[in-house]
Amino acid sequence: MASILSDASATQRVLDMQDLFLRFTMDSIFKVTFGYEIGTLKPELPDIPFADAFALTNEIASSRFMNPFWKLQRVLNVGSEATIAKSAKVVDDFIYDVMKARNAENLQNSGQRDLFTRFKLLNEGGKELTDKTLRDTLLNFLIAGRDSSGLTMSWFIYMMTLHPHIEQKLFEELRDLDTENVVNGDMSSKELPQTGGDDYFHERVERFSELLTFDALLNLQYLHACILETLRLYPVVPLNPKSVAADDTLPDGTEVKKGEFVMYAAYAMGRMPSLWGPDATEFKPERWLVDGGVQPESPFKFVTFQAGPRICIGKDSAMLQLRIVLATLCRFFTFQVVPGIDVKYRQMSTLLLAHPGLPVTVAKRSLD
Ligand code: HEM
Repeated sequence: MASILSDASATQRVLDMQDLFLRFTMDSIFKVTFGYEIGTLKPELPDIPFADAFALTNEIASSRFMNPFWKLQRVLNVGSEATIAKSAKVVDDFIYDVMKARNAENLQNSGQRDLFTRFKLLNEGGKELTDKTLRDTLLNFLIAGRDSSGLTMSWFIYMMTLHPHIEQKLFEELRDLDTENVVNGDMSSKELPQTGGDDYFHERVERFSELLTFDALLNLQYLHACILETLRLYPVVPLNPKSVAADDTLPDGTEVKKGEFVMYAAYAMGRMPSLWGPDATEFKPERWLVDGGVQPESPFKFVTFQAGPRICIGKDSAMLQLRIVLATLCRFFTFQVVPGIDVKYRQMSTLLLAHPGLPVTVAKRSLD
């Protein structure tokens, strides 16, 4: 990712950050789930039929909520249902091929820690998961872990472009960490390439990313506050519907009947003055900070990850990934939305940036 941005900065090439982030999170979640490098973020940004079919299948599946005729279309195999049948087959064929290749490996001694290997080994000697169950379980992680993080990263960068003083303050936090360790600390004793060139820049990015240990990331409180503030205003699951399994009474006395839908709207809740104060719609990372440290909110108020027993299972890994990626990018680059582009949201089951995504030009930050 850093090399693509660095090349684009030299030529002032416009990049769609949403596309880049979704490629990045696809590669990373695919590796975590199936233990396989899919490579959508290679420098030439290849079109990978599986990745395209995966995105299309997700999109059509989400649009079923708004299409009362989808079941009829499916029976007749016409329109978007004919398309989804084809794209889902591309997804299935690819996943089964990957699983076949992985099944042929000696997983017991592979030392791999991806979810495919873990699920397989978990069931060794017991009742094995069928390939279909394993496919469904792992695809669930892929669906839950790709758009969510990729879109949050996109909204975060958009927020930085709108609030240069916040971008600068974040940069200073990151630069201090860099200066303390890479420039003045132990890491400076290793020889760096000649200053100024691409090699020097890439080595500095590399060294900075090595600094981002779990503990170091926890100390980046302003970064954390900026991420939480993005998640508050742009929750990637903006509406979360649940169907009622049995007649019940909610804590406030509202009666719900079996078969009805109950929905909470994280997007609206993140903007309610009654919850967040009169400046609820403003992007203000400071609202999370008390004496320079992030003050956590109840998950029943900050509902972006849901709350209670169904809280997002990937929350901690998502927060870690967001911190690593955004710290690196905001230390070394600054972003500007292409003038004249009106960034809007588009709501499918997730909160996307509408076409043309997030087109930006990017410039390198000073390394001093
Ligand atoms: C910014 C990032 C993320 C946000 C805002 C987010 C949010 C959510 C929300 C709101 C739910 C719905 C819970 C429910 O209503 O049942 C959920 C479920 C889930 N999330 Fe996340 N998530 C994020 C990242 C991730 C990542 C990176 C992973 C995987 C490593 C992941 C894995 C899951 C899984 C497996 C579920 C359960 C799906 C199910 O019940 O079928 N999430 N997430």
